[in-house]
Amino acid sequence: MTSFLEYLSHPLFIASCLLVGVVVLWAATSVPSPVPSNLPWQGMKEQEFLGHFRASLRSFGSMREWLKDGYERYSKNGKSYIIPDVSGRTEVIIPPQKLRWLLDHPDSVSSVGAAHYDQLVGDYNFTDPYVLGTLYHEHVVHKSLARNMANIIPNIQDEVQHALDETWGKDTADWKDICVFSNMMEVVAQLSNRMFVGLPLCRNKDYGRLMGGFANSVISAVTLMPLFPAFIRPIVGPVITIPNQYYWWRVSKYTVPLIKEREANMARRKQDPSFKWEEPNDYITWHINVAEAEGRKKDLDPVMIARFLLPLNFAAIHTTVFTITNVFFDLLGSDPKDGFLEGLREEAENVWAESKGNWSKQSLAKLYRADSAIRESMRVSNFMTHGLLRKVIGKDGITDPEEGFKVPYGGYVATDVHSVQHDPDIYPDPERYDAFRFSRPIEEFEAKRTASGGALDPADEKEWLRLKQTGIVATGETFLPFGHGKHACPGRFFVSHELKMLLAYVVMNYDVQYLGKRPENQWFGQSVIPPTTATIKVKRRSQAAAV
Ligand code: HEM
Repeated sequence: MTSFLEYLSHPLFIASCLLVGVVVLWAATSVPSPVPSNLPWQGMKEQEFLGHFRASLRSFGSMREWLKDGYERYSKNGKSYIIPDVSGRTEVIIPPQKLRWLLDHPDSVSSVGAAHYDQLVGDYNFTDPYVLGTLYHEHVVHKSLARNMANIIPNIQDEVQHALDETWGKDTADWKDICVFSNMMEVVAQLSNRMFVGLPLCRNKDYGRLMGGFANSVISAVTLMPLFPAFIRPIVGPVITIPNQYYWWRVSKYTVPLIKEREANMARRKQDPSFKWEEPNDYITWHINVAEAEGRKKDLDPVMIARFLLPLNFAAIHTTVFTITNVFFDLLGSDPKDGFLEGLREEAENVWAESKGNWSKQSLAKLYRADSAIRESMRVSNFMTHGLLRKVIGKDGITDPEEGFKVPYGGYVATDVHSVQHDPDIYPDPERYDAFRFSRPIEEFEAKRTASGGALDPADEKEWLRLKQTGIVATGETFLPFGHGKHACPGRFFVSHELKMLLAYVVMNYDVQYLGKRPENQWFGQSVIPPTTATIKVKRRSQAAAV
């Protein structure tokens, strides 16, 4: 009897009971987010007991197959369908032709902010619900980043050199193994923070590690929260996000004093134009300027500005790390006979010499092959399979007159990015990484233009305009890694310059070995994650361009 009681009070038994209880509650209370009643479903089995719950769980392993089938059956024929997700969210997947319809709704009806708030657990993840509730950092980036791009290019060039020299080294004798994912976590955090907080903080390893830890805690909460039924989340949310609060507390020791000092210096400069101080061109300065011009008192509080740096780092770092990790593995996993690395090196060295060793918007725009190699990797190795997620917040819902469905208030709409970017009717041989897919026609066009002495007839002009729409930053119905429309990622202008400089630096200064076979990416529900432990072999070239 005693031993039975002991068994019942064993922590493992209690924990198992709690877990089973939570799962049962989740299953019993799990209801699909509101969806139109007249659209077909993917993944749901008719009359299945706890059907939505089980379909949500199945989506984790079946998303790839469901998307493929849904694209062939519905999207390719201009039709919409419904798909469950492991987060418990249920999405109406619209075909690419309907994106204009979705994007034409005002933000007060179909909202990207509300979708991200739910997806990223805005109530708890970013230390204060105000941060994702107002999204003031996004407003600042939209207003400031593109217009400051030309001026921050030299800073990023400097940071690329510093980060790669330090982590890849300058040894021209021996090959070095680099774990691409973890190295890029370090490098990209440094580059992004050169833009966010400037020198010297961007190079502070402890700060970089803390920001990385914060981002990982956000991902943990995003993964764990859907496991709990909605009514328990106010209790569980603050507990799960204790690590977020810890990282915030530590990171704020660096950022808050810096912001206070910046505000004081900017104020002093206003009072006294002779004050000798060089204003850093980074996010902190942009934020202060925009918030002052708009009279946003609360958003000028140094603690609040420091909080906004958290979602910015989150938005910038993992996305860019996944992207550049894929670029390396796609390039190095390609057939050496294609000569992609050598082609990139030839281009980078020519443009570098022409621009006398200083990158600018104009010279970076001439890196057609590098641009194409990155865009092609974003096409074939997209890590987000769904895109343009919107939450319907208009109380009357949104109605599609063509198919006659209505997504009710509280429903979600998205599109299948993966399948459209792998459609053979749009991209011939779609599973192949063809690094120069987009640059080849541009180079052919340039050659033709040179041969004709620069003269262009109207048809050529039109073709040139079309070709200009095939660069990294150009979004459209068939290229969606940055979204599309007015909420398309404003960071993409930075990313395109940053990654082109990084790739050019690598090919000009390092020999890198081809892999023979590309290590595979792994599907986890809606995400496709690049290899996180795979390594490459690099060696500093003795004829390096920058030393
Ligand atoms: C390769 C790297 C990146 C990828 C793939 C990426 C992708 C995306 C995507 C898919 C969206 C949502 C668009 C939509 O739903 O329509 C987005 C939004 C956003 N991204 Fe990025 N991003 C990247 C890097 C960055 C960087 C470096 C920054 C920082 C400056 C940034 C800042 C933002 C912001 C502020 C938004 C919200 C825009 C809005 O809702 O109006 N992103 N990004």
